[in-house]
Amino acid sequence: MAIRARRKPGTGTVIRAAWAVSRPGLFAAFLFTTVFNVLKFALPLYLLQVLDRVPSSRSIETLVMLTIAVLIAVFCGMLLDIIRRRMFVRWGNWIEAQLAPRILHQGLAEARSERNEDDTSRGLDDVARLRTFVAETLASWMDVVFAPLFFLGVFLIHPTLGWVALGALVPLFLVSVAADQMTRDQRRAVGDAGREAGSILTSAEVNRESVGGLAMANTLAERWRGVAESRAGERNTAQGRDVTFRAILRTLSQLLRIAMIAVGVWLYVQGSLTLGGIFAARILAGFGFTLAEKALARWRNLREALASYRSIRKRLTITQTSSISVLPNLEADDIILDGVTFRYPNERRDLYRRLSLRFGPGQMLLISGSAGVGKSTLARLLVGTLKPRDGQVRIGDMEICRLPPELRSRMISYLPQHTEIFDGTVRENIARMQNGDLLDVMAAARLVGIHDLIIQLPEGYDTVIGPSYPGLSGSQRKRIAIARAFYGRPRMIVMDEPTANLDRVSRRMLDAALAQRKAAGTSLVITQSLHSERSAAMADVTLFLSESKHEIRKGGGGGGGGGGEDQRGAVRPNRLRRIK
Ligand SMILES: Nc1ncnc2c1ncn2[C@@H]1O[C@H](COP(=O)(O)OP(=O)(O)OP(=O)(O)O)[C@@H](O)[C@H]1O
Repeated sequence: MAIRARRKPGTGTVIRAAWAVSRPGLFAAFLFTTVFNVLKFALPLYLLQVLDRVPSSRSIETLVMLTIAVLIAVFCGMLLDIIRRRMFVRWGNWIEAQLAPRILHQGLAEARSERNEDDTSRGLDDVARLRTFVAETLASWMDVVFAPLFFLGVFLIHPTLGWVALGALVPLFLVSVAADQMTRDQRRAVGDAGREAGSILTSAEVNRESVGGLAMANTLAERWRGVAESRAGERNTAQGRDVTFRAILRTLSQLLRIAMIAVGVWLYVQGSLTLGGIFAARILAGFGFTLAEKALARWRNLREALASYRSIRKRLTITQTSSISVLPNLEADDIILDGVTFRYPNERRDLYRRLSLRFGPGQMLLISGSAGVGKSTLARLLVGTLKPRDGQVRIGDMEICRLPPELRSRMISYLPQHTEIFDGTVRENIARMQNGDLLDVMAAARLVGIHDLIIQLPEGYDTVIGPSYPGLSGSQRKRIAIARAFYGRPRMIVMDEPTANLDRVSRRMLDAALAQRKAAGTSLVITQSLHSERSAAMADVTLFLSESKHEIRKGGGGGGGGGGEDQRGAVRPNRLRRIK
């Protein structure tokens, strides 16, 4: 019976831990915000006192004392504002530092069939949006909580002025909602065009060599310009409307100030308000109105930040790294394909149906077949980056795709069909981007015969290479990638077309390395589209994939000298193969 890895029960732990750590800081920031907003009352109070008391008492001493007090309050307010905003900036960066690596790790480690390709970058965008919101706008949103306090202040000075100030919020609200509605579609279209143009640029950069070699730069630049300009009309409309609405909002704010003065003076003439009261009420109403205006203008911003937060929480909750309750000894277990059915999302055809086979430690599975029959896909199923639609790919009783990523990377190594060199030193590239033990790195390099080449590089194993490093040929890059697959003595090595792009000497070295690992008990999986005598001679099980049927043979199979005896005959898709 298969032991399945189970999900961690404490879902959302990362988010919860982040909240727990952040709580004291958030509380302090809120406290500072409260004091900052209360200090804003200093100016209206100052006006009330100065305009109503000083002229009648003619006391310069009172004026000086009041002025000193209000200046102290203003400076304290400024200090608190700086402190809390810096706290939010640091908090935003801290949030990003906590969440981004987890999202990246999860996105890269996860089975590719579960998520689409750009899902990880969308997750990172969510984190960046959350960071920007916290660092740049959260302080203003906390201030909004205090807007009612300022309107209350106006009511306390005179209820009629309070109603005037509140009444101004109605057109403010209507104009802001109209601005949002009337620019939404255009903004979305402009955003889509920006992303499309960005992806043209990214793919051109990634395929720089083809772009240069095939003189495609002009065509791609034209396409980029075409996409970027395709939404110029919408952008003009959106920006034009934006400018108009902003002018209307500015005018509304001026109208409020005029109304406050006019009504205030009328109340003054009636004898129910003092001169100081007029100015104090006008300033308080201005504070409240500005906060409401900011809240409405940044409403979208808040909505997007909340959506990003929810998406991050869901992502980190659903796919917390799997854990397993028992870790059996997997060294002596067979690798088993048990009734595996697979098809890519959005495809109508199964690539394999109920495919079953097994091979043990020190044995080699050769996957053979023409282009496009599913050799690479089966290699990805074997390393666990893809999940079968039905059935299981196991090592003993453990489903490979459910192994915790750290354990999986220790036990299984993989050479993909397309050679990948990462930005980093040769040593890091061989040690899977870790600071691996140099002796192990050198052992892997020696095994595939590239040690002599590496020590001739400018900095030997510490030479920084990358996808565009000019000092390595295609074959040399491939051998570094092969050394990476051999590094660390994995339990199973899966190589997708390892001999492609290799010269004869390198092929011989690879064969010798494979034979050595095989003798040491490593399970090997090799895919090939062209028949190779050497691989066939080494294979213990051969799987011939084709469009119509799959055939499994013991040994290297026929087709020119592998000499394998037919083990199970043809396996047509749809027929269940029993596994003992
Ligand atoms: N990510 C994907 N989404 C949808 N279909 C895919 C994906 N990757 C591969 N395919 C399709 O699955 C089929 C098998 O592809 P795969 O790369 O496994 O074949 P292969 O035998 O390794 O081919 P080759 O020898 O040319 O590398 C092909 O028809 C391919 O178009």
